[in-house]
Parts: sequence; structure tokens; C-alpha cells
Amino acid sequence: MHSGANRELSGGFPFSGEIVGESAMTASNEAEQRFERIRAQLKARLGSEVYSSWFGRMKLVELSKGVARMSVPTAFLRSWINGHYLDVITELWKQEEAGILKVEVVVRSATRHTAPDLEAAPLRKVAKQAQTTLSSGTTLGASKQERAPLTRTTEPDFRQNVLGSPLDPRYTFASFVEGPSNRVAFAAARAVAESASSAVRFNPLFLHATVGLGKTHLLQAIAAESLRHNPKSRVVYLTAEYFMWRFATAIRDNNALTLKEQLRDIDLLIIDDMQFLQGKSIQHEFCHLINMLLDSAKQVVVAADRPPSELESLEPRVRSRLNGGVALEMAAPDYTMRLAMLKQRLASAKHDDASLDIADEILEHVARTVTGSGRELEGAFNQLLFRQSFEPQITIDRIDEILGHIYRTGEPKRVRIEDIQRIVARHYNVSKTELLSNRRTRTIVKPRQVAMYLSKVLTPRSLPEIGRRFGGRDHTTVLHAVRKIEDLSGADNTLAQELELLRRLINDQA
Ligand SMILES: Nc1ncnc2c1ncn2[C@@H]1O[C@H](COP(=O)(O)OP(=O)(O)OP(=O)(O)O)[C@@H](O)[C@H]1O
Repeated sequence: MHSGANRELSGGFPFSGEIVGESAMTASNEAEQRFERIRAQLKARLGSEVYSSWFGRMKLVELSKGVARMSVPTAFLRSWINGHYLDVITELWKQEEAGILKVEVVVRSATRHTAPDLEAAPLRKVAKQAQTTLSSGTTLGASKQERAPLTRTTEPDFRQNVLGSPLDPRYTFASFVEGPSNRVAFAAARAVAESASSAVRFNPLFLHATVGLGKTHLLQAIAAESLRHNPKSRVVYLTAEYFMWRFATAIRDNNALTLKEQLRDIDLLIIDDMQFLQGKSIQHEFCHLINMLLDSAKQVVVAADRPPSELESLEPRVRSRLNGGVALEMAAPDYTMRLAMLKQRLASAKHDDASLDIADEILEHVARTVTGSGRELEGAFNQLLFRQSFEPQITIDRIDEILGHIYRTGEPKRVRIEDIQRIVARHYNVSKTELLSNRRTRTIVKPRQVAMYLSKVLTPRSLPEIGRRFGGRDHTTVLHAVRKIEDLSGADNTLAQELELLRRLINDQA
């Protein structure tokens, strides 16, 4: 994190804090008082039930240069408020402060921290799913702030409009360790990021690798670097799952046309986790979009866990379009790269806390023994840092003991959907058959939605796959369940505690 200087608001309210997240910013008392009055008026106009459903967790981030910026915890809340209440909020702000030109609602992405713990890996995936960036730094969802710190080279951008979110500023070319296993992919990524849109050479550029080998890091570095080279270019980074969700909600809210127009108007489209793109109509939209971009010589970059020819769930025409460019594989890092990654993480951690240190021989030992992906190394490093804080004289034997499960399995523990279903069913005293059935009684709907939610946050499974595992439901049903539980748990402490308890039971089981 970096400290931001005190600033003077246009309305004359002093405002100080950091530019990392709304939690880091403290709006002045006067601004807060105005916001409080707006909240009270919203409650009076809409009734306390509607108010608490949509605005209960809204906070003031900033009042600056004619812009009132508020934050909410989920992308869903943001899109709902924007779609239904932006006019009324704008009107109320204007009554409070005539100089307000614009009202923005952003997602509190930077405040989602999880403990540095290996089991957190699947959670990162969920956060990643909800990311989109436009050149103007616009948000649709949460960002991957849970990741361990790498060097920040840019400040997060909080400007918002209809699409997109700030990229994770730690994912840059500078923080990406290059070596024999990713050199070609790295060079292609740089070439794409540095070339003007008129000089498109590898199109589409398709990067593939198994989990945790740096695809997302490289994709986000492409986006960040392209924007650095050409700040006016329109860059969109999003995951396939998020693309699906955007279309599903746009269709539901009758604004698919607007979304299509926004997507048509971009210079660089970057799609992550392509293997999760499901559904005929969504694939049709996607195919249409990339055809249009490729035909107008706009760059498309795609990443997946396998080459295009093996993406069986994709329609043949989407596959063939992806096959028409350059496909490059990234493999696991060698010892030198692993050591460089660990050293880089340590340097970044020291940047935040100069008292931290880990002996070279320990880093070398970990680089020799944790031979899998960047994500495993990240997990091992976080464990090391955590242990060092209360075992400063830590020995190599002790490290082997702590990291043994990574060495043994080569992968963090995986939670299974069956275990989630079993544990949730037992907790709520329903049978697994009922959980998977079509019964819609409240006593069954809630456990079913909780189980779907936990499946999404505790496993790397896609929404369509979770839908299949819950009695052949559609992915939009799963998405609805995830959003519902996410929103309810923010307002309902008992539910939040239940979820925490279930998480523990499930993790103990894994
Ligand atoms: N070559 C590398 N240099 C620096 N960091 C790396 C490298 N490869 C992986 N990492 C780090 O490992 C972690 C996992 O990488 P990332 O999320 O980019 O993997 P991924 O290939 O997208 O995985 P998944 O398929 O699960 O989405 C990140 O913290 C990333 O910064």
C-alpha cells in the first residue's frame, strides 16, 4: 500500500487517505454528514426494507472534483443500484451539493483480504472471475487483491463507468519471472502490448498452461502495458465466466444491446479462463464479438488451461477462430525461475516491512522442493512468512514439516462438491436427495443456495459445472444463489457465522 497525500475536495472538504481501497479512505466529517443525510432520505423515500436490501452496505469513498463516489461490496449490488437507483441518488447528491456533476458506485474490491493460506487458492479463482477492465478503469466485479503482494508499479484506478475494474497493479511484465518455460509466451505478450493496434501480428494470441503458471499474471500485464503505451486505447480484461455473467444479466435487464455496443468499441480484448465459456447463445455472442474484432484488426488475447483444439465444450466455429492465430504453451518454472519468484516476493514483502527476512538457504531449499506452479510457490512463501513471524529461528526440517502437504500432493488440497453437499445437508438436516431435487420449500432452498455458494467459493469449478452437479441446473440459477448468499451474508450476521462454520467443516474434511 502506499500513502496518498491529503487532498482538497472541490467542495472544500479536506480528504485524506490511501488510494488502495475505500476502506483506506476516510471521507471528511462534513462529507460523511452529507452522505448520512442522503442515506436518510433514501430510506424515507424507498422504505427501510428496500433501503437495507440495496443500500445497507453502501459507503462513501470520496467526494472530489464534482464526483461523489460510493462503494458497495458486490458487483451485483453495483449493477442493480446503477440500473435502478442512480437517478434518485444523483438527485439527492445534487440537492446536497450543487457542484456535483457525477455520481459513481464502485465495488469495494481492494478490501477483500484473506489469510495467507494455501487453501485460499480456489477463492482467488472466484475473485478473478469477476474482473473486467476498460481503459478508463471501470469495474464489474471484485479483484484479485487476495494474492500475496508483488511490487506495485501503478496505483489502482478508481474511475468507473459501466464496465470494468482496475487491474491488479502487481501483475506487470516487470514482476513476471521469465525463463525457458515461458520465454516465447512472454515475448509474444510483450509484442502485443507494445504494438500499436495497427500493427497486430499474432491474432488471436492464445496462451495455455495448467493451473497457476502465470496466465492471468501475463494477461493483466498485457492490459496494463498496453494502457501505459497508449492510455487512450480501450482495453477489456475479463474472464469467460464473467463474460457469461455479464451477458446473462444484460439479457435479464434488457440491455444486451448496450453491452454489445460497449464491447464492439474496444481495441484490445483479453479473455481469461476460456475453458469455462459455456452455453450456445453465449458462445454465439462471443464468436460474433471476436469475429468482429479480428475482422477490424483489433487484438484479441485468450488464455485457457489447454490448447484451442482441446476445448471440447466450445462450438467448432469458436474453436476454429481461436485456432487461427498463434497458440503458445507455458510450462512449469525451473529451479532458477522458482528461486527468482521467491526472491521477488521477499523483496516485495520487505518493501512493506523492512524487518522481514528469510535466509537464502531457506529460499533455495523451498525453490528446490516446491516444484509445481507459481501458485504453489506463492502458498509456500506465504506460509514461510507467516511462520517466520513467530518462529524466527525456523529450521529446514521444520519447513519440511510445515510445507509437507505441498511437497506430497504437489497441489493445495482440493475441496470436493460432494463433501460440500454432504456437510451442508447434514448441517441443515435435509437429505442430499432433497438438496438436489426441484423442491422449492424454504427449508430446502436455503441449504441448496448455501451449498451452491460454497461450491463456488471453495472449489475452482465453473458455474455450469456446479449447476450440473446440483441436479442439472442452469448456470444462471447457480449465479443467482451465489449472489443471494453473498448479499444476505453481508447483512445477516448469523448467516455469515453459519457460512464460516461450514467452511471450516468442509476444509477439515478436504
Ligand atoms: N513467471 C512468473 N513470474 C512471477 N509470478 C508468477 C509467475 N508464474 C506464476 N506466478 C504467480 O503465481 C500465481 C498464480 O499465477 P496466475 O494466477 O497468473 O496463474 P494462472 O495460470 O492464471 O492460473 P489459473 O489457471 O488457476 O487461473 C500468481 O501470484 C502469479 O503472480
